[in-house]
Amino acid sequence: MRFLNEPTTDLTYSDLFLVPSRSDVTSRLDVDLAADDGTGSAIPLVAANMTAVTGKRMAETMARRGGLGVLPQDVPLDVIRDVAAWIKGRHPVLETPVTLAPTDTVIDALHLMGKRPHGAVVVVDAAGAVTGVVRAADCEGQDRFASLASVLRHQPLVLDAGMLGTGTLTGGPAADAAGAAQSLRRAFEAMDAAGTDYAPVQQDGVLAGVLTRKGALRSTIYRPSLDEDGKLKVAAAVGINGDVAGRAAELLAAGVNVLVLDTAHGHQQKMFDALAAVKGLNPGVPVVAGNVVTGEATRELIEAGADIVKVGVGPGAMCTTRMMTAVGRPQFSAVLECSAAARDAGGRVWADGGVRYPRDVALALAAGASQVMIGSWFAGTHESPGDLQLDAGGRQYKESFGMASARAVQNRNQREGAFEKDRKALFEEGISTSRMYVDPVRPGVEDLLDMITAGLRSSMSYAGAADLAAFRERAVAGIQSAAGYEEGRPVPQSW
Ligand SMILES: NC(=O)C1=CN([C@@H]2O[C@H](COP(=O)(O)OP(=O)(O)OC[C@H]3O[C@@H](n4cnc5c(N)ncnc54)[C@H](OP(=O)(O)O)[C@@H]3O)[C@@H](O)[C@H]2O)C=CC1
Ligand SMILES: Nc1nc2c(ncn2[C@@H]2O[C@H](COP(=O)(O)O)[C@@H](O)[C@H]2O)c(=O)[nH]1
Ligand SMILES: [K+]
Repeated sequence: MRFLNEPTTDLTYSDLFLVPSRSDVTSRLDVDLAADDGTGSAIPLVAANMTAVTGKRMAETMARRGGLGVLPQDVPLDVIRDVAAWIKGRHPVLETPVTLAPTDTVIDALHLMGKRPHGAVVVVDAAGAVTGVVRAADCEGQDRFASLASVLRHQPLVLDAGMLGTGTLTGGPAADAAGAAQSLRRAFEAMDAAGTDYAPVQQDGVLAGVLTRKGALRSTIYRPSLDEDGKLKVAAAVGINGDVAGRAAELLAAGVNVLVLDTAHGHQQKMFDALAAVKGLNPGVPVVAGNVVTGEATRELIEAGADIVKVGVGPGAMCTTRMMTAVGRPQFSAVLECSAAARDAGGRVWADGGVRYPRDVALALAAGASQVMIGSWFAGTHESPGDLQLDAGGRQYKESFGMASARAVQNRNQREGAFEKDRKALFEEGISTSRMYVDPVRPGVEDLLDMITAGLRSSMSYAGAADLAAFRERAVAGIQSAAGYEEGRPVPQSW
């Protein structure tokens, strides 16, 4: 990356703009978004290890679209084992529906519908065959305790996996890409002809997953993140206290594909001890460590065995660290300095926190990050773990909170005595509640991935970069005034 005008101070994303360069990239679809950091991710986006952000649905969906979700450090090991097995049991192309039995009720359907962006529930019989599809509209005016069998109206379109050729739909490197694209096109056209945007897919008479029109399209553009057994990848975090090696070994045994050693202050002795403990296991998967904001800390963590260093202190939307301690660093400069140091030392960095627009992702990657971690923005989607709530005006939102907030600290230290628990809660560095509104136009995390990757592809083709390495090389950034930033925002009404 080159600066148009050399900075004299540390900068964050809003301080910068990118100028276009002469380009040989003639289509934005020709741009390759694969990360070069050993994770195998086909898009450079990671869902943060925050309780309000990443659970099984987020991790599954991120991996299906080529990214990664990190399960938080607070999740107990037995839950991690179940969740990792569940994620690895999901289809790499077909989406996971909400399912209920014909004897379940309208209220069950309405309660579960918000867990997916489909706005639908598939009703299956005891043998797993599809008996119908219930949508929110089918529930209107119905007794909330009526059985789903009594509200099933239409014969839904059900696709047959065999007819569709879903054998080709494995999404892996060995997959027959042309055959898969044909299958997906056939499914799209069948849905179009039937006037529906959602179709259950059965294999041997049993529900195997669902396809949506958008999902079928997406699977022709995105490539899933799969492990060597062709299963969706998942990452998990480990704190630096307690039995680090024990937890890391259990995570590896559960099939976790990337380990994230996570603490507020990553440049500390306990982190070096934790890294030594984890590297001692010969984990055979990339190890991420953080968080830091200096080149020196980055180099030392890589020398201690980290493959990737997580960069960002204080930019997070839930984070009060800068206001409490003055510690941190404007995120763009932190990523720029740490990325250069990491590459010199043979490692990479993930830019973690403070991303609110697609432009921020482009800037972090231009600054040299191999991937960008997003928390709060993704909390406001159907795939995050929280319950969908309505504000007084009827807008949908989900609650988010920081992992260093009093709420998270209380959760994390549940097993400690009241004295210890209250003592630890004194050190909160995050907010315990915030509303992340669900964008009615982009309610699912895949809608946000579409938006971010579209922006990024375009950003890269403006720079004449066909991949992220070329983007880092070719990007030209300038520093702008607040008025310059403001000029770039759309104007929804006259002034
Ligand atoms: N990216 C960011 O800006 C930040 C992120 N977080 C996130 O919050 C979560 C909880 O993190 P964390 O607070 O580390 O978890 P813990 O409260 O479990 O702290 C982990 C260990 O680090 C020590 N520690 C914490 N802060 C500092 C510090 N400033 N200097 C020296 N030692 C410290 C703690 O000791 P003791 O409690 O005795 O001091 C403890 O031993 C993580 O997910 C983390 O990523 C938290 C803050 C900033
Ligand atoms: N200082 C704190 N940082 C936190 C806390 N919880 C999470 N985080 C960090 O934020 C990013 C995500 O940033 P976002 O802007 O996308 O929300 C996350 O990965 C952590 O590094 C917290 O309580 N305090
Ligand atoms: K902040």
